[in-house]
Amino acid sequence: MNDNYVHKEDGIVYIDENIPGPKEKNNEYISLIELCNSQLTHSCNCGVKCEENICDCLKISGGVNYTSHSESHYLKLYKKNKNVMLTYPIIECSAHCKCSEKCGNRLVQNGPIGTLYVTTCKEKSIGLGLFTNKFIAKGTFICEYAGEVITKSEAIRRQQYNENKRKMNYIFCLNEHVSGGTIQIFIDPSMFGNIGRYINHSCEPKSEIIPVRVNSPIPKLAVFSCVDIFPNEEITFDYGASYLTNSSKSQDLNNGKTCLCGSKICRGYMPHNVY
Ligand SMILES: C[S@@+](CC[C@H](N)C(=O)[O-])C[C@H]1O[C@@H](n2cnc3c(N)ncnc32)[C@H](O)[C@@H]1O
Repeated sequence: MNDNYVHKEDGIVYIDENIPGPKEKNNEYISLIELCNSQLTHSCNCGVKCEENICDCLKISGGVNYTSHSESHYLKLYKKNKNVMLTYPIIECSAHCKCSEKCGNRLVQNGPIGTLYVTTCKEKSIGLGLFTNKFIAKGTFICEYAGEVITKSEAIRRQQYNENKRKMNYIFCLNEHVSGGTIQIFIDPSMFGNIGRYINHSCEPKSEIIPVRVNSPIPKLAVFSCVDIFPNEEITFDYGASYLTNSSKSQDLNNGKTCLCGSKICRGYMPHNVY
């Protein structure tokens, strides 16, 4: 992982990958740690290049995950020129595979792009935001949204604390709809996090979160641009993207916090996690 970013504020620990949250004395925590310590069982026996219908990792992912043009990799699904709807999980090749480290199915594991910077937003009450100093083409991997992987009880406790203290909320709830139900993963980069923790919400977002797995059942929350992003534009995602979270878009289920994204299609309120 090549990640040279640092936090400018004191009190936040920079981590380049998810870490397990603080110890709890309950079965929920034991299950979470078991999941954190387990590995995916698949691997491939490919040579240098992994190819569709041959590579065992790509077969699980339903085909080629990424396409490459010269030196850059793009999420293949964006070729369809619409927002991503995932049918298969995206699983990258890993250390257990026989293929080369340059096989083409390794992207998110290599770390964020190098053009990101953090600065105060024009709308000062939003606080800091994440920006790029160079053009980012649609479908490009930008960075991970990495933080502590916490239990649902801890997420509820932290969210209530943040609301009571009127603090910013960084908890991302990923809902993956699988046969037999929904799997929820809670990531909180408020105290331990990477550069992704500065991404603000927009009702007209420039990026989307796509779960990507690298040798672990716990997905990495990978941020991909969903439109072209120009130099000095802010990178945002929709905190309430319905296919990933159950954050409410309706006014009566929001937490009353006004959205300041400034878009013409702004919904007016910040999406609110309803676990
Ligand atoms: C994940 S943090 C984003 C980084 C944060 N702005 C900072 O300064 O560290 C999420 C918090 O940023 C603020 N925020 C993000 N998007 C916003 C928006 N569109 N309107 C108002 N506040 C926003 C809210 O306080 C929210 O709880």
